Amino acid sequence: MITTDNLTKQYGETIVLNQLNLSIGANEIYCLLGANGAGKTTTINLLLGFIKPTSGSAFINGLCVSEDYIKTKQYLAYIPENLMLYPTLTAVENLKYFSGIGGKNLNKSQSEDFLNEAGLQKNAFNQRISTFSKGMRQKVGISIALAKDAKSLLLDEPTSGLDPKSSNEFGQLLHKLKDNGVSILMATHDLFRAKDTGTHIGIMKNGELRQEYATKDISLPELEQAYLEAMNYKELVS
Ligand SMILES: Nc1ncnc2c1ncn2[C@@H]1O[C@H](COP(=O)(O)OP(=O)(O)OP(=O)(O)O)[C@@H](O)[C@H]1O
Repeated sequence: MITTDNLTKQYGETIVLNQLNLSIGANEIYCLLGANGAGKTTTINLLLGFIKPTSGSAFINGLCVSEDYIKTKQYLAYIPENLMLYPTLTAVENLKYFSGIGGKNLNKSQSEDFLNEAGLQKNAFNQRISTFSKGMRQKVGISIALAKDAKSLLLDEPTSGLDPKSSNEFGQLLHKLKDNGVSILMATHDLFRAKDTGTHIGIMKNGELRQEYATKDISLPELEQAYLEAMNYKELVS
Protein backbone atom coordinates (compact mmCIF):
# COMPACT_ATOMS: atom_id res chain seq x y z
CA MET A 1 0.00 0.00 0.00
CA ILE A 2 1.34 3.42 -1.01
CA THR A 3 -0.51 6.46 0.29
CA THR A 4 0.03 10.17 0.62
CA ASP A 5 -1.97 12.50 2.82
CA ASN A 6 -1.97 16.14 1.70
CA LEU A 7 1.68 15.68 0.80
CA THR A 8 3.26 19.06 0.13
CA LYS A 9 6.77 20.20 -0.76
CA GLN A 10 7.89 23.79 -0.95
CA TYR A 11 11.28 25.21 -1.88
CA GLY A 12 11.45 28.78 -0.64
CA GLU A 13 8.30 30.47 -1.90
CA THR A 14 7.68 27.85 -4.59
CA ILE A 15 5.25 25.02 -3.96
CA VAL A 16 6.40 22.13 -6.16
CA LEU A 17 3.93 19.59 -4.73
CA ASN A 18 0.59 20.77 -3.41
CA GLN A 19 -1.52 18.62 -1.07
CA LEU A 20 -1.20 15.37 -2.97
CA ASN A 21 -3.56 12.57 -1.93
CA LEU A 22 -2.78 9.19 -3.42
CA SER A 23 -3.95 5.74 -2.45
CA ILE A 24 -2.42 2.80 -4.28
CA GLY A 25 -3.53 -0.60 -3.05
CA ALA A 26 -2.01 -4.05 -3.47
CA ASN A 27 -2.73 -5.27 -7.02
CA GLU A 28 -2.68 -1.72 -8.41
CA ILE A 29 -0.34 0.03 -10.81
CA TYR A 30 -0.72 3.80 -10.62
CA CYS A 31 0.87 5.71 -13.49
CA LEU A 32 1.68 9.34 -12.79
CA LEU A 33 1.74 11.47 -15.93
CA GLY A 34 2.76 15.11 -16.20
CA ALA A 35 5.03 17.49 -18.06
CA ASN A 36 8.63 18.15 -17.03
CA GLY A 37 8.65 19.77 -13.60
CA ALA A 38 5.11 18.63 -12.69
CA GLY A 39 6.27 17.08 -9.41
CA LYS A 40 6.45 13.35 -10.25
CA THR A 41 10.03 12.78 -9.08
CA THR A 42 9.41 14.96 -6.03
CA THR A 43 6.54 12.62 -5.11
CA ILE A 44 8.78 9.58 -5.48
CA ASN A 45 11.62 11.21 -3.51
CA LEU A 46 9.20 11.99 -0.67
CA LEU A 47 7.95 8.38 -0.63
CA LEU A 48 11.57 7.21 -0.55
CA GLY A 49 12.34 9.59 2.30
CA PHE A 50 15.13 11.20 0.25
CA ILE A 51 13.55 14.59 0.99
CA LYS A 52 11.24 15.73 3.79
CA PRO A 53 7.73 17.07 3.23
CA THR A 54 6.94 20.67 4.09
CA SER A 55 3.59 19.39 5.33
CA GLY A 56 1.48 16.27 4.96
CA SER A 57 2.73 12.69 5.06
CA ALA A 58 3.80 9.77 2.90
CA PHE A 59 3.05 6.18 3.93
CA ILE A 60 4.43 2.84 2.81
CA ASN A 61 2.47 -0.18 4.01
CA GLY A 62 0.73 2.09 6.49
CA LEU A 63 3.99 3.32 8.01
CA CYS A 64 4.82 7.02 7.89
CA VAL A 65 8.03 7.53 5.92
CA SER A 66 9.21 10.44 8.13
CA GLU A 67 8.63 8.50 11.35
CA ASP A 68 9.58 4.95 10.31
CA TYR A 69 12.14 5.60 7.61
CA ILE A 70 14.17 2.40 8.12
CA LYS A 71 11.13 0.13 8.40
CA THR A 72 9.47 1.55 5.28
CA LYS A 73 12.66 0.75 3.35
CA GLN A 74 12.15 -2.95 4.11
CA TYR A 75 8.91 -2.96 2.15
CA LEU A 76 10.07 -0.78 -0.69
CA ALA A 77 11.95 -1.23 -3.95
CA TYR A 78 12.90 1.61 -6.27
CA ILE A 79 13.85 1.53 -9.93
CA PRO A 80 15.00 4.89 -11.31
CA GLU A 81 15.34 5.81 -14.97
CA ASN A 82 18.97 4.71 -14.97
CA LEU A 83 19.47 1.96 -12.46
CA MET A 84 22.90 2.07 -10.81
CA LEU A 85 24.41 -1.39 -10.85
CA TYR A 86 28.07 -2.40 -10.62
CA PRO A 87 29.22 -2.57 -14.25
CA THR A 88 32.12 -4.94 -13.63
CA LEU A 89 29.99 -7.42 -11.69
CA THR A 90 27.70 -9.97 -13.33
CA ALA A 91 23.91 -10.00 -13.01
CA VAL A 92 24.10 -12.76 -10.37
CA GLU A 93 26.81 -10.89 -8.45
CA ASN A 94 24.85 -7.61 -8.50
CA LEU A 95 21.69 -9.33 -7.30
CA LYS A 96 23.58 -11.13 -4.53
CA TYR A 97 25.31 -7.89 -3.51
CA PHE A 98 22.17 -5.74 -3.35
CA SER A 99 20.18 -8.48 -1.62
CA GLY A 100 23.03 -8.86 0.89
CA ILE A 101 22.81 -5.14 1.73
CA GLY A 102 19.14 -5.73 2.51
CA GLY A 103 20.11 -8.61 4.84
CA LYS A 104 19.14 -11.45 2.50
CA ASN A 105 21.96 -13.79 1.49
CA LEU A 106 21.10 -15.55 -1.74
CA ASN A 107 22.97 -18.54 -3.11
CA LYS A 108 23.68 -18.88 -6.83
CA SER A 109 20.65 -20.99 -7.61
CA GLN A 110 18.26 -18.68 -5.71
CA SER A 111 19.77 -15.71 -7.58
CA GLU A 112 19.28 -17.45 -10.89
CA ASP A 113 15.66 -18.24 -10.03
CA PHE A 114 14.94 -14.55 -9.37
CA LEU A 115 16.71 -13.43 -12.55
CA ASN A 116 14.73 -16.04 -14.47
CA GLU A 117 11.47 -14.81 -12.92
CA ALA A 118 12.42 -11.27 -13.94
CA GLY A 119 12.73 -12.47 -17.53
CA LEU A 120 16.48 -12.13 -18.03
CA GLN A 121 17.79 -14.58 -20.60
CA LYS A 122 19.86 -17.38 -19.05
CA ASN A 123 23.02 -16.71 -21.05
CA ALA A 124 23.22 -13.24 -19.47
CA PHE A 125 23.17 -14.37 -15.84
CA ASN A 126 26.95 -14.51 -15.61
CA GLN A 127 27.77 -11.65 -17.95
CA ARG A 128 29.03 -8.30 -16.73
CA ILE A 129 26.42 -5.58 -16.42
CA SER A 130 28.59 -3.29 -18.60
CA THR A 131 27.52 -5.42 -21.59
CA PHE A 132 23.79 -5.11 -20.79
CA SER A 133 21.14 -3.06 -22.58
CA LYS A 134 18.88 -0.81 -20.52
CA GLY A 135 16.06 -3.36 -20.76
CA MET A 136 18.33 -6.07 -19.34
CA ARG A 137 19.44 -3.80 -16.49
CA GLN A 138 15.81 -3.04 -15.66
CA LYS A 139 15.18 -6.78 -15.42
CA VAL A 140 18.02 -7.08 -12.91
CA GLY A 141 16.28 -4.25 -11.01
CA ILE A 142 13.05 -6.23 -10.99
CA SER A 143 14.92 -9.33 -9.78
CA ILE A 144 16.25 -7.27 -6.83
CA ALA A 145 12.67 -6.22 -6.00
CA LEU A 146 11.51 -9.86 -6.28
CA ALA A 147 14.32 -11.12 -4.04
CA LYS A 148 13.47 -8.46 -1.49
CA ASP A 149 9.81 -9.49 -1.62
CA ALA A 150 9.01 -5.77 -1.82
CA LYS A 151 5.39 -4.91 -1.15
CA SER A 152 5.67 -1.49 -2.79
CA LEU A 153 7.54 -0.55 -5.93
CA LEU A 154 8.40 2.96 -7.09
CA LEU A 155 9.52 3.51 -10.68
CA ASP A 156 10.70 6.77 -12.23
CA GLU A 157 10.44 6.71 -16.02
CA PRO A 158 11.60 3.09 -16.20
CA THR A 159 10.69 2.57 -19.86
CA SER A 160 12.16 5.75 -21.34
CA GLY A 161 14.60 4.74 -24.03
CA LEU A 162 13.35 1.15 -24.18
CA ASP A 163 12.31 -0.20 -27.56
CA PRO A 164 8.61 -1.15 -27.85
CA LYS A 165 9.25 -4.88 -27.32
CA SER A 166 11.37 -4.32 -24.19
CA SER A 167 8.88 -1.76 -22.92
CA ASN A 168 6.06 -4.26 -23.45
CA GLU A 169 8.03 -6.99 -21.63
CA PHE A 170 8.64 -4.58 -18.78
CA GLY A 171 4.92 -3.82 -18.59
CA GLN A 172 4.16 -7.53 -18.42
CA LEU A 173 6.64 -7.95 -15.57
CA LEU A 174 4.93 -5.16 -13.66
CA HIS A 175 1.61 -6.94 -14.18
CA LYS A 176 3.09 -10.11 -12.70
CA LEU A 177 4.24 -8.19 -9.65
CA LYS A 178 0.86 -6.48 -9.31
CA ASP A 179 -0.90 -9.86 -9.50
CA ASN A 180 1.34 -10.99 -6.63
CA GLY A 181 -0.01 -8.16 -4.46
CA VAL A 182 2.61 -5.45 -5.01
CA SER A 183 1.52 -1.78 -5.02
CA ILE A 184 3.23 0.05 -7.87
CA LEU A 185 3.70 3.75 -8.55
CA MET A 186 5.27 4.59 -11.90
CA ALA A 187 6.11 8.10 -13.10
CA THR A 188 6.15 8.18 -16.88
CA HIS A 189 5.80 10.36 -19.96
CA ASP A 190 4.55 7.43 -21.98
CA LEU A 191 0.75 7.67 -22.34
CA PHE A 192 0.57 4.41 -24.26
CA ARG A 193 2.51 2.49 -21.59
CA ALA A 194 0.42 4.13 -18.85
CA LYS A 195 -2.81 3.03 -20.53
CA ASP A 196 -1.42 -0.41 -21.35
CA THR A 197 0.21 -1.12 -17.99
CA GLY A 198 -1.56 0.97 -15.37
CA THR A 199 -4.69 0.12 -13.46
CA HIS A 200 -5.00 3.80 -12.58
CA ILE A 201 -3.65 7.01 -14.07
CA GLY A 202 -3.11 10.43 -12.53
CA ILE A 203 -2.29 13.59 -14.46
CA MET A 204 -0.20 16.17 -12.63
CA LYS A 205 0.49 19.77 -13.47
CA ASN A 206 2.43 22.34 -11.47
CA GLY A 207 2.57 20.10 -8.41
CA GLU A 208 -1.14 19.32 -8.40
CA LEU A 209 -3.02 16.18 -9.30
CA ARG A 210 -5.51 17.42 -11.90
CA GLN A 211 -7.23 14.22 -13.08
CA GLU A 212 -7.45 10.61 -12.00
CA TYR A 213 -8.79 7.67 -14.01
CA ALA A 214 -9.23 3.94 -13.78
CA THR A 215 -7.57 2.83 -17.03
CA LYS A 216 -10.46 0.52 -17.85
CA ASP A 217 -12.74 3.57 -18.02
CA ILE A 218 -10.72 5.59 -20.52
CA SER A 219 -9.51 4.87 -24.06
CA LEU A 220 -6.05 5.90 -25.24
CA PRO A 221 -7.42 8.73 -27.46
CA GLU A 222 -9.51 9.97 -24.52
CA LEU A 223 -6.47 9.84 -22.26
CA GLU A 224 -4.41 11.79 -24.78
CA GLN A 225 -7.17 14.39 -25.05
CA ALA A 226 -7.46 14.67 -21.25
CA TYR A 227 -3.69 15.01 -20.94
CA LEU A 228 -3.49 17.75 -23.57
CA GLU A 229 -6.41 19.60 -22.03
CA ALA A 230 -4.76 19.42 -18.60
CA MET A 231 -1.49 20.73 -20.03
CA ASN A 232 -3.14 23.52 -22.03
CA TYR A 233 -5.47 24.58 -19.24
CA LYS A 234 -4.81 28.25 -18.53
CA GLU A 235 -4.42 29.09 -14.88
CA LEU A 236 -7.04 31.59 -13.65
CA VAL A 237 -5.40 34.86 -12.71
CA SER A 238 -7.37 36.78 -10.12
N1 LIG B 1 16.09 20.96 -4.69
C1 LIG B 1 15.24 21.73 -5.35
N2 LIG B 1 15.21 23.06 -5.17
C2 LIG B 1 14.33 23.84 -5.83
N3 LIG B 1 13.42 23.38 -6.72
C3 LIG B 1 13.41 22.05 -6.96
C4 LIG B 1 14.31 21.16 -6.29
N4 LIG B 1 14.05 19.90 -6.72
C5 LIG B 1 13.04 20.02 -7.63
N5 LIG B 1 12.66 21.30 -7.76
C6 LIG B 1 11.59 21.80 -8.64
O1 LIG B 1 10.43 21.08 -8.36
C7 LIG B 1 9.63 21.00 -9.54
C8 LIG B 1 9.17 19.56 -9.71
O2 LIG B 1 10.30 18.78 -10.12
P1 LIG B 1 10.20 17.21 -10.37
O3 LIG B 1 11.60 16.72 -10.62
O4 LIG B 1 9.43 16.58 -9.29
O5 LIG B 1 9.36 17.16 -11.71
P2 LIG B 1 9.03 15.90 -12.65
O6 LIG B 1 7.56 15.89 -12.83
O7 LIG B 1 9.64 14.67 -12.12
O8 LIG B 1 9.72 16.34 -13.99
P3 LIG B 1 10.48 15.42 -15.13
O9 LIG B 1 9.38 14.86 -15.97
O10 LIG B 1 11.29 16.42 -15.86
O11 LIG B 1 11.31 14.39 -14.43
C9 LIG B 1 10.46 21.55 -10.68
O12 LIG B 1 10.03 22.85 -10.98
C10 LIG B 1 11.86 21.56 -10.12
O13 LIG B 1 12.62 22.58 -10.68
